Amino acid sequence: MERKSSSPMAPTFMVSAPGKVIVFGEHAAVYDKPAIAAAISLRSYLLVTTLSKSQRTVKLNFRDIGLDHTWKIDTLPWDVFQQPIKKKFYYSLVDSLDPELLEAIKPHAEAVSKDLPEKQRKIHIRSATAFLYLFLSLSSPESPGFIYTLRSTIPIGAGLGSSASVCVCLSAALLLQIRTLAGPHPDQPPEEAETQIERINRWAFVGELCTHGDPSGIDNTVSASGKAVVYQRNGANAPTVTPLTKFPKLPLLLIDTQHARSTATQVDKVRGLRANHEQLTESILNGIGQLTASALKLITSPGFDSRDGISRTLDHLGTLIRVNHGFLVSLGVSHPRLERIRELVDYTDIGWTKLTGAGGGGCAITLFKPDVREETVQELERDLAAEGFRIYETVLGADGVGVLWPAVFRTEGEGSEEIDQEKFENAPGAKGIEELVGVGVHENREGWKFWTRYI
Ligand SMILES: Nc1ncnc2c1ncn2[C@@H]1O[C@H](COP(=O)(O)OP(=O)(O)O)[C@@H](O)[C@H]1O
Ligand SMILES: C[C@@](O)(CCOP(=O)(O)O)CC(=O)O
Repeated sequence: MERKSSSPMAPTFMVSAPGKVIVFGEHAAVYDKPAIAAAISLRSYLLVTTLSKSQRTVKLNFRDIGLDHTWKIDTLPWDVFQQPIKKKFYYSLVDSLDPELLEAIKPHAEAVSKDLPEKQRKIHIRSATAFLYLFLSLSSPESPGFIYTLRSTIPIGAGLGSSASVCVCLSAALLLQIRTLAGPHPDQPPEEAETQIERINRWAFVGELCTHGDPSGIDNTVSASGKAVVYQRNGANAPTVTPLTKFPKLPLLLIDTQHARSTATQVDKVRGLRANHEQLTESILNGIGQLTASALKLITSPGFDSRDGISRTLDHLGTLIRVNHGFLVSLGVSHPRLERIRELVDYTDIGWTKLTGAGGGGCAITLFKPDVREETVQELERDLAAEGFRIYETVLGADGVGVLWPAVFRTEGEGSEEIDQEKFENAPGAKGIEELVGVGVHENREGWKFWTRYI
């Protein structure tokens, strides 16, 4: 078993980072209006095992996509990455990919999954490229061997930021391995936590550049920071992404239509509407901009994240969610399956619902009203499941990137339990992963620590 060959000098550890939903402002965001995205409690988990000195290999074991590949460390193109004019450091701010470095990685990334159909292989190559770019930038030719095992509870390609959460995990793990991150711990000065989150976020963005080509930066920022962020494009200039550090944890129902959608198609739809009905479309986009600004005012008001603050303002927030959905319907980006979800939820009166992300399929979110009856929720979940929808009970405003070092749980009265690699690899589905290593699932489990933004 691989675990047995791990180095006693470097304990096995785990990092985790959340997915996200857009809470307000999608589509209007394309026209420079603000949008708010929040972290959810669906997460990726990356287990890092250090091998003994004699094993000079690095293995990527991405279970959810069936990628399992091992590279010999000594055969990787270190010389290209280590040229003085190319060499990047953990503190470097990298905001674009270097074509020469990409070219050097290419044959190594393309060595993966040779026997698989082209479509699946492309996904593997993208993940391998992101990993190799980060590994070669942050690690060194003297690096010991490692196994990186990844499992995620975030559905892939559903607009929930799965790729960003994977990149945040990789970035945090590599920065931890070269000992450039301290903490996280409760007494960490806010400026230090801020610097470290930003460092993780910046390198995660580099991974996103490899996976996506032209990422906005919103997904990796919200995944690294947790809570929520405001995102605003600014014409030809770089967009601004500002963390909202006071976003409370709110219970949320996330419902996946399981109907594939294309962001580009939905964005084009709105562009078409705007070309044919400019004033009308502008007024809808302005309406979305206004409601997002109103939500922002609420979220940043003093005491919003206190229990009192939430109960005072939840109704206001919920109303804005409902209105935002109405605007998105007017823009033509809903879908009969999304409308069916809204209809089923509205009949139960358990909360406020909107589509999230590009629309045309994908997911809807329902923010729960206070004091909803558990039986009503269960009945609704049964009805939704019977119609082929996939349901996730999750939390909005979840923690950002976190670490479990070493990968051992100390449970009160029950001693400690090392996370077994085989058990992690084979944990059945999202529920199995969460029961084994889940953040916030077993509240009495000590160990997980999160970098938290206070400023
Ligand atoms: N659980 C995972 N394991 C490995 N790679 C993943 C995982 N989730 C996402 N990815 C990577 O991210 C890509 C999905 O990105 P994308 O289609 O933009 O979806 P999303 O909107 O969920 O980020 C995948 O093709 C894969 O390369
Ligand atoms: C529709 C849009 O506003 C959000 C798209 O969200 P997603 O790809 O579904 O996560 C597009 C954008 O802002 O780039």
